[in-house]
Amino acid sequence: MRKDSTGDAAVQAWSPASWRAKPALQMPAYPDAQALAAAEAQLASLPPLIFPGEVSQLRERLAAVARGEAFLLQGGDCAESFDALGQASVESTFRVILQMAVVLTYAASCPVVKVGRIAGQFAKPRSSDTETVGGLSLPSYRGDIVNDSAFTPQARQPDPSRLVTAYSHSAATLNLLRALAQGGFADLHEVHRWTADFVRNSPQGERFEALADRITQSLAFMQACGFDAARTPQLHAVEFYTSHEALHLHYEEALTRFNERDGAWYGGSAHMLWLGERTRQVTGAHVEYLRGLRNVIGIKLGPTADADDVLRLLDVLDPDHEPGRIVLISRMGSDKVTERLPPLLRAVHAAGRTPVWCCDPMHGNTVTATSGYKTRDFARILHEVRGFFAAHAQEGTHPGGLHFEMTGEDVTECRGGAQALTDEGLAMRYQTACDPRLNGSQSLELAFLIADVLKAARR
Ligand SMILES: O=C[C@H](O)[C@H](O)COP(=O)(O)O
Ligand SMILES: C=C(OP(=O)(O)O)C(=O)O
Ligand SMILES: [Mn+2]
Repeated sequence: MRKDSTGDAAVQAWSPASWRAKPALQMPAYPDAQALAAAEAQLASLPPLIFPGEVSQLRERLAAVARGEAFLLQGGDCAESFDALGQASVESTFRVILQMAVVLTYAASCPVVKVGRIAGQFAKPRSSDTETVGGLSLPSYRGDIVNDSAFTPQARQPDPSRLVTAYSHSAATLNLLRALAQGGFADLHEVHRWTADFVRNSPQGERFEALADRITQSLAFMQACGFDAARTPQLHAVEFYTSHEALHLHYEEALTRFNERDGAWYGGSAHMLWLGERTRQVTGAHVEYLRGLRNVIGIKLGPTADADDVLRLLDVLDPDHEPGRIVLISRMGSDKVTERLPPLLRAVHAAGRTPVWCCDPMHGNTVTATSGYKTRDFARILHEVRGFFAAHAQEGTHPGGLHFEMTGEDVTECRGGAQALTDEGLAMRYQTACDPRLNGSQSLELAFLIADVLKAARR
């Protein structure tokens, strides 16, 4: 029996259900245990959404990121919504991720690994179990996989049938994503078509069009030199991977599958699953569940994470130091990143570990506007990204990637950027189911600003 990270306690046997013996925070309390069991049984009978070979491929790609040979871009909604099942929202987010990836590829001169917070990002941890409006207290909204955001007692009741709806929604979304990634939409020859109408005439829209012109000219030049684009699949399709927070363990367990070929267990709900800031207790249920899977594991690290926490998590979740296995996602806050991140980089490096380091500049920078909306300032988001790059430069480690809450749609949820969105403007199209997202224009603008940081870093 192997020893665990602390060196003294023996590692217990793992099974997809072994998390049930551990404290599980942030889980819904279902009033009807039989209905929950029925939903779990139904999920267990359905096919997984992803396949082991895709996970291995993502691990290879992320191993290259960890070596500094590629860059990770992860983004999507804070919380997907059952109401948004249509081509438009998925397509617009996918399109902006492609645009951001092109901008960053150009700047960093290296491949960008694209991972969506999509096709399964339905469960939300909350700061408070209840929400009170006008003297009435109801259970908090915990994502569409659990309950409905409407403020009524019925809507807020956890409903197990939502587990199956979340699966169907994820399957339909993933089907569309696979078609978009492989079916011609992502062809680099189509780069001019990726800009949404509302972005086209903005400064970043024009900057993107100029970049798209250069790409189109380069392709034409290479074709003229005899380079056969038709025989280069990388120009016609992209690899696109899915991820979400592995929060709802009943759902995740029901979709866990054993792969006979490599004798390993896989979470069947997404290629990459991450551990949230609120559920990363090393002795907790979420760590227990994730440690037994072969998927890529993300770990959110907020400002209270200390080096010991991180090293213990790595020992439990990646005992064999496997390349491409772990993505450490720091979300410190723009005012804390300079102080809190370097000690973690130093300790992880000193322990001989080379995870992918990724920056989520969203979750440490949430504030409440005077209008009452949860929002984030574009300038603080950018400031945290700069702090992340600076910390890595100082410690001699690789700044591997970025993680955004974003959408391709023209929403008004984050303040600032070239659009100079103000508190008053937030009400216009504030549509998020949970946290404020960068809109399509702000996302592209940020990509260009980060591209400048990357170019400076290369120099
Ligand atoms: O997405 C992250 C969390 O679920 C979210 O930030 C929690 O928000 P809350 O503080 O409003 O509960
Ligand atoms: C809940 C989230 O983040 P964190 O765990 O970092 O707060 C999230 O990514 O939506
Ligand atoms: Mn969020």
